[in-house]
Amino acid sequence: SYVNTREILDKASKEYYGVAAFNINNLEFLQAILAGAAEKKSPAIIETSEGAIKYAGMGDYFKGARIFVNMVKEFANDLDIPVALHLDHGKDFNIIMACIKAGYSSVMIDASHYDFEDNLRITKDVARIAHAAGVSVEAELGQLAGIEDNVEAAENVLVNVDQAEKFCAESEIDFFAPAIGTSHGAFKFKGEAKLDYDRLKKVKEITGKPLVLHGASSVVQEYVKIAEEHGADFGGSKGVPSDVLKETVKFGINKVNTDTDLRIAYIAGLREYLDNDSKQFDPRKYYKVAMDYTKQVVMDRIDILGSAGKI
Ligand SMILES: O=C(COP(=O)(O)O)N(O)CCCOP(=O)(O)O
Ligand SMILES: [Zn+2]
Repeated sequence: SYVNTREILDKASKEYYGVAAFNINNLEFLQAILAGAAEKKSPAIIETSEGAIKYAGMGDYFKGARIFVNMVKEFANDLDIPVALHLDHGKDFNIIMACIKAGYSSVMIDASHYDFEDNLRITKDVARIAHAAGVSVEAELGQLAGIEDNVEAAENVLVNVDQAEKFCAESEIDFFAPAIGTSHGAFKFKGEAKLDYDRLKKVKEITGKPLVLHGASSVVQEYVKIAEEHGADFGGSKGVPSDVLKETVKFGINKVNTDTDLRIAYIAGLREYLDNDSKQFDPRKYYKVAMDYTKQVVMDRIDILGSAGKI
């Protein structure tokens, strides 16, 4: 069934397990994600960035938002698991409104690149409007290093715990993303993967809200290897190790943003297939291994986060 994201995350927050939020840009990733989540009897949060919405709508983001709502609802209505659709890293007010109008379960207002007062003001505005339309809201404090959309954040800015308290109290958001040392993409750490558990524990204690981990992909080396055996160059790639991920769930992370892991599994399967079958040109065939590997990563992630059977 198609649900509001709060329904999934309030339960996860109460029972201290994680629910992966999987990014999609097309039909094939959605099919692989829902097949994996259904097999694991796990709730599923599907999320799309502004880039994904522009991509699907060929530049028309109202169309893109409607395409994703219709695709997700078509599948969700026939599934026994709760499925939500979330706007990831909403920065453009018009795209946020397009998603609310199209029927998204929740939206992220990402004003984390503004100073605290502006972030709070913008977030309050969006929360008021989204809630009036029955849509739940995510917001972020602190910054992840690396390219976030087209905004280059030089280095990590970790969440300030006192600011988090004021932010969550005054902005009325439903779930909160504290930056604790992760970054987007496949090259998250030069050395050891260290996250600030202490800040995370304090933020959970003070806000009591469902929390979100951005940049949470583990960059599974099994699929990196397959991709590299078939021509990819992902040297130096490193993600959040699964034991570290489990620690963050133990300390209160409930929504676990996962995009890179799906992308690597998919490209590994696609490269492997194309190397092994020079005669094939049916996309229902040459995407199959890519989708199988992506489904496998989805199911492994669900096992690590503990959301299997939580429906
Ligand atoms: O936190 C994450 C994913 O983190 P990951 O890279 O560790 O999977 N996300 O919000 C996904 C961001 C995807 O944005 P874009 O479509 O512009 O590339
Ligand atoms: Zn993110």
